[in-house]
Amino acid sequence: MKALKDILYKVSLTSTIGDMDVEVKDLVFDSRKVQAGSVFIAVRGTQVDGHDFIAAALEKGAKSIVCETLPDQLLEHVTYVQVVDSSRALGVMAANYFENPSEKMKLVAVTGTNGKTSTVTLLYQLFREMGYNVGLVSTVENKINDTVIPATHTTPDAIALQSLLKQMVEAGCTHAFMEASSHAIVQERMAGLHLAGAVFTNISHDHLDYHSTFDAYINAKKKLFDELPKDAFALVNADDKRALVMLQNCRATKQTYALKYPADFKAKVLSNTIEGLELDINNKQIWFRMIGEFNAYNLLAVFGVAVLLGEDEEEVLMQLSKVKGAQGRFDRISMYGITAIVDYAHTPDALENVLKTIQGVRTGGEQVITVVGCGGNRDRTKRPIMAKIATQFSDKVILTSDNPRDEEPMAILREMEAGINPVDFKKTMIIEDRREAIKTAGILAKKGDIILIAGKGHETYQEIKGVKYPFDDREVVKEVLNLLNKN
Ligand SMILES: CC(=O)N[C@H]1[C@@H](OP(=O)(O)OP(=O)(O)OC[C@H]2O[C@@H](n3ccc(=O)[nH]c3=O)[C@H](O)[C@@H]2O)O[C@H](CO)[C@@H](O)[C@@H]1O[C@H](C)C(=O)N[C@@H](C)C(=O)N[C@H](CCC(=O)O)C(=O)O
Ligand SMILES: Nc1ncnc2c1ncn2[C@@H]1O[C@H](COP(=O)(O)OP(=O)(O)OP(=O)(O)O)[C@@H](O)[C@H]1O
Ligand SMILES: N[C@H](CCC[C@H](N)C(=O)O)C(=O)O
Ligand SMILES: [Mg+2]
Repeated sequence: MKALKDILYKVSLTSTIGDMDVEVKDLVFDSRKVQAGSVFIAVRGTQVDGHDFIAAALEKGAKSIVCETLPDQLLEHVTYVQVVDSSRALGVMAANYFENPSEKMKLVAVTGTNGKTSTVTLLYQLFREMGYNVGLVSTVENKINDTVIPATHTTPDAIALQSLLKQMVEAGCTHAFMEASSHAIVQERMAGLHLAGAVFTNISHDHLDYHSTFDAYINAKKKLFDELPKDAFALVNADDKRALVMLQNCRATKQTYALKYPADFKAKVLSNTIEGLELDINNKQIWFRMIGEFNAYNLLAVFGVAVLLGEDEEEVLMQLSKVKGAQGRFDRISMYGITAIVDYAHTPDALENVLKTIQGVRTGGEQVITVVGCGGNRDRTKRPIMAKIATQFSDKVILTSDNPRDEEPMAILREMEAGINPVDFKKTMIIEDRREAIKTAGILAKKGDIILIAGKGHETYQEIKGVKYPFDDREVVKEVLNLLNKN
């Protein structure tokens, strides 16, 4: 039996009313999921205020309520716990409820605008190669050793996260690697975690719809480092100009990695081709299957984490050269002499990196044809910028739909188009239907050409007006090229 008072360990309380020994059957933050004996935690959200659902939760049988503001009318036989911050209380309570799984293994969180999934996936693969039982929490999928658990978020809500970590511990995982999205940090989905370390990859334009200002977005990432315990490490990319800001109020051991600036972990790119990367790390030359300078950063961060977790440098480099990277990140499909690259680049910075990487590995007069869109119900300000970048670094651009969600697809495309220089109009087309857009790229492509399909990477659906239709860029481009059967 779990008593309420035990689950509230380390939660900042304002007041309590009622029996603190009451049994907790489960923790719930959505009144619709309450069962008899649940504790309902009322959280203020972006759409509604969970406090408005306290009565509904009680009607469904909640025995205790955790909230910031007490309801006007208090019921007998119900325990009310008033807390300073409900979201934070939820995180800490979830950790206690699932018996603090993060304290039973080495958990490392990776934050940054780009490179989180890539870095945690590489870490997961590396530690599996080195023989450990490992957990993964990522945008693409969650994993407990080789068992895949579908992911709904980049960072799950506190209850889902702690429950997943507990299952990892039960499966014998000694290490786990997770993405920390800025939404999750602000919403305290990670409160109550014990981290062995955290990594900052970079910060650039994204999610300004949610965080409002770039400073608020930076502060969201910084909060992860402010809250690290003293015995953890904080590993930051010293080539990013916000790296030191991340460390300003950090108590953990501060470590840096960089290709350009002086750092604790340094690498040099010796060669960068369509086949892979050759890096010099600590005076050792290593060949990796991944492409592009940004992957040099990801690989170096992974090397740094492994060493900081106590692994042998030589062994790490040897095993690291075998890893493949994450799905939908620079996925290459070569057919009929045409190279299609499917990449999850959905921010201006990522798109520019991918296109510069492609420019860097071009060998001759081949064309680069880019198919790209921007998601609906997301940061609108990145739309014109991404379209402009696409035209700057491509010979032809087809603007198309990403996940329009609840927005009008053509309205998103018009906002993208507004960023394009008039001289580049002649190389740009707008084709709302993504399949048609990919098909058109296939028709335009000649032998040797490169088609970049950006924005959706591993996603296997396209969300239009609340419906998720099956759609996989990798499958569609294969179908299209087979259909065209280019000779
Ligand atoms: C904007 C955002 O992050 N929203 C997340 C947030 O929901 P919210 O704050 O809007 O919730 P709300 O609808 O206002 O409801 C407030 C509270 O009332 C409760 N409620 C509501 C209705 C009701 O009848 N009864 C009830 O109790 C809700 O359960 C909730 O506790 O908290 C929910 C529970 O944790 C999340 O599922 C939800 O993610 C939505 C679906 C989402 O799309 N989030 C995206 C933007 C996101 O989090 N993305 C990041 C990655 C971004 C990136 O780096 O690329 C991620 O980590 O996945
Ligand atoms: N270190 C990096 N720096 C800049 N761009 C990167 C880096 N690593 C990957 N990218 C690019 O950014 C895209 C997204 O990478 P990844 O999925 O690893 O990032 P993420 O931070 O997990 O994104 P999300 O916020 O959506 O979870 C990749 O498809 C690639 O184009
Ligand atoms: N984690 C990101 C993914 C964006 C992927 C892109 N395909 C889109 O749908 O906008 C988000 O939810 O903003
Ligand atoms: Mg991710």
